[in-house]
Amino acid sequence: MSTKNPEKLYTIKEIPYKGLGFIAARKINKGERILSEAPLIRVPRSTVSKTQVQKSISRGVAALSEDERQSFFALHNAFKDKETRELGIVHTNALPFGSNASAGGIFVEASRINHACLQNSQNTWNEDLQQLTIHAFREIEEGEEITIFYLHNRTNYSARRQALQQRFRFTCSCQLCSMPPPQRAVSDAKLDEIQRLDESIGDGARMIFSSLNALHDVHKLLQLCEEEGLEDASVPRAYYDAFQIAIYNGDEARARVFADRARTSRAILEGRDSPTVRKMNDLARDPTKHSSYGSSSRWRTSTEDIPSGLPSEGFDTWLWKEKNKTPSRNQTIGGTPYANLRNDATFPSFDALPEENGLDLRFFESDDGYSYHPRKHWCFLAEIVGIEMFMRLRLDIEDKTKQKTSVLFYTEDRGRELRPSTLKEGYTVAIIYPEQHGFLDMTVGIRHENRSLLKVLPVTLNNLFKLSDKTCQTLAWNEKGHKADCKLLKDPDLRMLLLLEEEGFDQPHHFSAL
Ligand SMILES: C[S@@+](CC[C@H](N)C(=O)[O-])C[C@H]1O[C@@H](n2cnc3c(N)ncnc32)[C@H](O)[C@@H]1O
Repeated sequence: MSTKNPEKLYTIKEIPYKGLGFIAARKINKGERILSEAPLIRVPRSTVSKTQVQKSISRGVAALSEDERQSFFALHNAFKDKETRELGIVHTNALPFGSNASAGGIFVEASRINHACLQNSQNTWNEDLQQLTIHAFREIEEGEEITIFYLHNRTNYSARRQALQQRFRFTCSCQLCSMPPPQRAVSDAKLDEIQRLDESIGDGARMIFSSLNALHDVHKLLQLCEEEGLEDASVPRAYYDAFQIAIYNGDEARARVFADRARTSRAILEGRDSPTVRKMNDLARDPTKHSSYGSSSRWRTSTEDIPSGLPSEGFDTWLWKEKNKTPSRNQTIGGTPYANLRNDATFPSFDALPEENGLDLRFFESDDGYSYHPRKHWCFLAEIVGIEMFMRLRLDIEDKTKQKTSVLFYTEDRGRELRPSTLKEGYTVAIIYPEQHGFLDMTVGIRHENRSLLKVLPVTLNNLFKLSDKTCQTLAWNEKGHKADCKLLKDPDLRMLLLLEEEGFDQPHHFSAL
């Protein structure tokens, strides 16, 4: 049997070992709508009783025209042992109205699309159109089979095989299932990891209390999806998860980027007229419309903080709040290793600082299980972007990841210990052993109490970094224009920073001069 309609993007043809299936009638582009179809009958899903389902199906079939009835009974029936033929056809062919929908439908055409474990198209119920849409999410060559994914979860080979046999009564003969076992094992390991990450991202409490780890899990999941060639609904869902993590923490900049990526990837799968895409459009325009915005201001940014002009790797490091891969030590001219001030282990960004009331084992350790002491030295570096003196000194600062925060002076002199001439926007503050502090006004910053743990260096953050860079270090010693830097390098406090040990902790360091 073969039906060909010239204006259609597909023909329905016999396919070896699969019965009928969809074959691309021409090259189909990524994001192109292959089909939009109303259901022949609607069927309630598992939530209602078997008798109710049976009655509802019989009513639906009875209401069909003669032609429609013929189409219905022509559909494949893999469950000939069911109580009625109608029920067998419904079990074989129903497509859900959404991933968690309690209903589905039987379609004259779409019910002919076969399954593949690495499918090339997405089926979606469009609530506005009241139709099922099929979109290609990657380029499909003329003559290639158009496939969708029948299962809810993406699992390894044996779990998939079992689920397809149980639920649909067929042994999948798709490309992924036909891979040689050693290659399949590699793919299985990735799929298992994707599933593990998916479950852990879905844990709401972790998203709130361990936001950074949850965000890193989303990034890992997306990287694995890319490696596996999975461009299905997992992609927009992951970007939406990242959006929720960012907006929960008041991070409008990242939330906007994630919302934008969620809407772009979803539009490929569902078309621009999808109600979900429209909702994502609104959130990308104004991320603060999301109900959890303002729950925390830990990562607070505005949409103006989206960095521009960064190469894509640098942008990704910013977006996913990843550590940069800078080695922790360089060589000095004399051969003494000294700290690279860009390294995250000794010079963490604000987000990576320990939280005051949490016990962060990256920074603290215990010998007896009761009392904890620092396990290493760390120093926070950030550039001054605002200075305010009202009751106490407040410095607004920006760290190397462009994260803005504030340091409030709770020293005896409330900040007056610093001479006004040493305070300037563009200078860098160095604070040893700081922690993130939640202030009463719900903002998070640094509460600075011990005057000998903070120093303002008369240099921009960028120039300070350059100074710890081998080439610039050489220049700093040899070239004329670097005189000021040379002077700075003679400051014993800066040299102390450059020589901060990476590991181990004997005694706390202090700055010798303010
Ligand atoms: C919804 S129907 C799809 C259309 C069907 N091939 C037909 O002839 O009407 C589902 C049935 O198609 C077959 N099928 C779908 N995907 C398959 C696959 N990857 N490998 C083998 N058979 C498949 C199975 O018989 C399954 O029960």
